[in-house]
Amino acid sequence: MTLTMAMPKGRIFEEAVQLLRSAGYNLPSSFEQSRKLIIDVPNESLRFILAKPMDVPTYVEHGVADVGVAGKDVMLEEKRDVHEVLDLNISACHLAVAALPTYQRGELNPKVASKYPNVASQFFKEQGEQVEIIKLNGSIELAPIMGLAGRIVDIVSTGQTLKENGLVELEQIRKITSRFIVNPASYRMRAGEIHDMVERLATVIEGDGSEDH
Ligand SMILES: Nc1ncnc2c1ncn2[C@@H]1O[C@H](COP(=O)(O)OP(=O)(O)OP(=O)(O)O)[C@@H](O)[C@H]1O
Ligand SMILES: O=P(O)(O)OC[C@H]1O[C@H](OP(=O)(O)OP(=O)(O)O)[C@H](O)[C@@H]1O
Repeated sequence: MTLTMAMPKGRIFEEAVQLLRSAGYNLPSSFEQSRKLIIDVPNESLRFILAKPMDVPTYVEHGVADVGVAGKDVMLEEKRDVHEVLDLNISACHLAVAALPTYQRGELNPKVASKYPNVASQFFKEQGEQVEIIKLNGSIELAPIMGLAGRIVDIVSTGQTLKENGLVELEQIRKITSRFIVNPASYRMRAGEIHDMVERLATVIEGDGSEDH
């Protein structure tokens, strides 16, 4: 029976496809170029659905996909009812708080802009700081420059975006890698196939797997 896998379009996609290929899955060479959102690979009994990275856990939670690949950032933000079974150790980056170098704490209810409102609000709560979160969908670095918010919570990878926009990192919130996630019912009903996939992927994962959950 075909197993449905939700894949994030964009950055993670290529690395995830590469990992699957190294694990021995025979995926057609046209895979990466296609604009199709559903790609069947009958010889591997796999169906791929290509979703927005933030939506992958939603497809998996609802069971329309049995398994999927999602960034830990997305898992923390979305808090979906799925099993996170493997750290794939791909698409590494980190979540951080950043601001203009001139930023000074002190304001009452200071504003923080982020594409990750839940992560940001939990982080500042844990720090005992009351903030107002402003949800943005991208170009987060604009917010401090334009005076929309004093600080941002965003993904940092090379640090180039912060640097080119004159921002500095204040604190690292946590390291991020992509995870292999599984629908709880599929995990029970299709345990054999899913364990097989997890084992195949586990053998080709690079790094020491020391990332905490
Ligand atoms: N430099 C980076 N910036 C953003 N995400 C990164 C970076 N490096 C790795 N990632 C990972 O890639 C995922 C985001 O992928 P991508 O940037 O393609 O999508 P997106 O920006 O969330 O989507 P979209 O811009 O289409 O709304 C994140 O969830 C994160 O885990
Ligand atoms: O540290 P860097 O290597 O520069 O990467 C980090 C940047 O990449 C992401 O933005 P993205 O390119 O996804 O655009 P967005 O602003 O539309 O989210 C992220 O939100 C940062 O802005």
